[in-house]
Amino acid sequence: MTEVSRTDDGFHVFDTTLRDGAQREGINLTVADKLAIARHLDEFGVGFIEGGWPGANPRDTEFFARAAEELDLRHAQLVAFGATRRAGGRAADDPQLAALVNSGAPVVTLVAKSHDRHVELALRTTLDENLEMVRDSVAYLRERGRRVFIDCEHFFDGYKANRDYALAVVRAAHEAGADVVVLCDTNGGMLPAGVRDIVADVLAATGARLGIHAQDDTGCAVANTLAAVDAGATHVQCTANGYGERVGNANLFPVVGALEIKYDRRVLPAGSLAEMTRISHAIAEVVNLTPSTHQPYVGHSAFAHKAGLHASAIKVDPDLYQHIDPETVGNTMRMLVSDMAGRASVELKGKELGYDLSTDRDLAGRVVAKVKEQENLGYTYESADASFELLLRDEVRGSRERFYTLESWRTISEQGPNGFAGNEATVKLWAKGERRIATGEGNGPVDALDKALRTALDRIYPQLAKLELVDYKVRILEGQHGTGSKTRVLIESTDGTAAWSTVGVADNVVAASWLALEDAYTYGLLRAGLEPSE
Ligand SMILES: CC(=O)SCCNC(=O)CCNC(=O)[C@H](O)C(C)(C)COP(=O)(O)OP(=O)(O)OC[C@H]1O[C@@H](n2cnc3c(N)ncnc32)[C@H](O)[C@@H]1OP(=O)(O)O
Ligand SMILES: CC(=O)C(=O)O
Repeated sequence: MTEVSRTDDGFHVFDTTLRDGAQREGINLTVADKLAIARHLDEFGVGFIEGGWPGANPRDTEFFARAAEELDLRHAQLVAFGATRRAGGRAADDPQLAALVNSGAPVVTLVAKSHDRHVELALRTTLDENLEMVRDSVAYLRERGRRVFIDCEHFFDGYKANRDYALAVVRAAHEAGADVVVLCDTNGGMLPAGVRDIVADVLAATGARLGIHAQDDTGCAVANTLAAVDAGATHVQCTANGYGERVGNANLFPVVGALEIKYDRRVLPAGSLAEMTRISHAIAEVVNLTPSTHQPYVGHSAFAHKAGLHASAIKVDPDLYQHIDPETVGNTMRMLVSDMAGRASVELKGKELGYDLSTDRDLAGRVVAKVKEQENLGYTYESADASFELLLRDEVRGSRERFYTLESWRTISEQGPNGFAGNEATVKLWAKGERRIATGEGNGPVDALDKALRTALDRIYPQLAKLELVDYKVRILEGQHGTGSKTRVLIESTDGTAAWSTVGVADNVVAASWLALEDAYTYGLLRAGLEPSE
């Protein structure tokens, strides 16, 4: 066996969001998107960023060309991905391998077959020729100064079918100079115990440096990745937010969260872990997917507590119901108030909002009772913080704070002979001693109502000019009653610096919307520092 020089640069966090992540249905990245994600990943501190497959499509080829000019990576090395040479050819004549060299990336990952059946059926070649394809391709890239990692596709299934052959592929890659041999669970069917046993056996049998690439088809990709690390793998391939082919890949954030926090292993630059939530959401923004609220560590709900019993313990010590301090990963603890709340939930939520309820047990009890009564009518306060705060203020003061007194509102939907014609609303109210009547026209009755209310109030409260309704959700409750069911409306509003949500429930959608609108306006005017006038 020839002696091959190797680089031992510690544990590898290898990100493949731009290659395997981009294989997820619904993701379609531009070159500019890929560059933006690469910057986020580099800032986070991963060691390797697999940028794509140069030569496979113009976008990936352009990415590597622009990356060389525009990316100033501080932590990561750029990796080009491709396959071993074609069967029956020579690496030196393979245009695909030439494209990998021409990409300028210092590191290349080559995907190689390691399952005998795949060699025979998919490559339509012999087992020996596949080994030769691995050796020839690795040697070709090594001679051109590239560092090589080998992704052994379908490794675990191949190992179960023909252990000797799967190990022969690992040895061929290792002996030809691949720095890391990555064992891939390509179909994602493995479970952690099997991964651990096989990785341990491959390590003992070959002595090669091993990596893990786990697809998430059993929902075990993160666990499988950690099982491989337990067995001695020192290179983990992951994608941001778990994006990837079919159901996805091992999610980078829980993997590094576990390595840093649970394994106490430094795999990121100092300080990066606290940026994890921000980076995860920033990447979701670039790929144009809403961040999953329930993602471990970084999800909006990852440290959100709903059950009253949890809150009562958290009041004493947050560690009692949290596996880590959320700030470690840049996330925050949140209290949810709902009909599962108790006094402690309300007290903690009040504290979050700036109200001290700790000295008034009765007040907290009254708020809990009111929340439960309202939720029984169809309200939901966990998604409507602003309405909850108004409810809390009502209980503290004994009455609702009002900026106007409503006389009436009305909406008209007109239907002309050629179809839909428009909506009109009229609002009559009293504010600061003045009677105001205003009309508004809109796309729908709620839009018209919003415009009428705004017109009625804008001279008296010019601060409303900044208030904007940014989201509107309707849910029909008790669906079995058909059109007679109750309607719940959630409205999200902003004044340009903060956003807040309000809720309304009524028998019809316009009345429910009116209630949510009233809360939105009241909260917005209180936020602007105005004193209620009525
Ligand atoms: C497990 C993974 O996710 S690996 C990453 C997979 N990613 C992608 O496939 C995305 C990018 N792929 C592409 O753009 C195209 O498939 C290309 C450009 C790579 C190839 O396109 P084409 O030349 O039209 O071939 P096609 O996609 O139909 O088939 C792939 C060919 O590569 C061969 N091949 C597959 N794996 C390997 C391998 N490890 N080594 C060498 N050849 C391989 C197949 O046998 C097939 O050969 P054939 O053309 O003689 O039938
Ligand atoms: C290489 C790769 O993406 C896989 O085997 O799943």
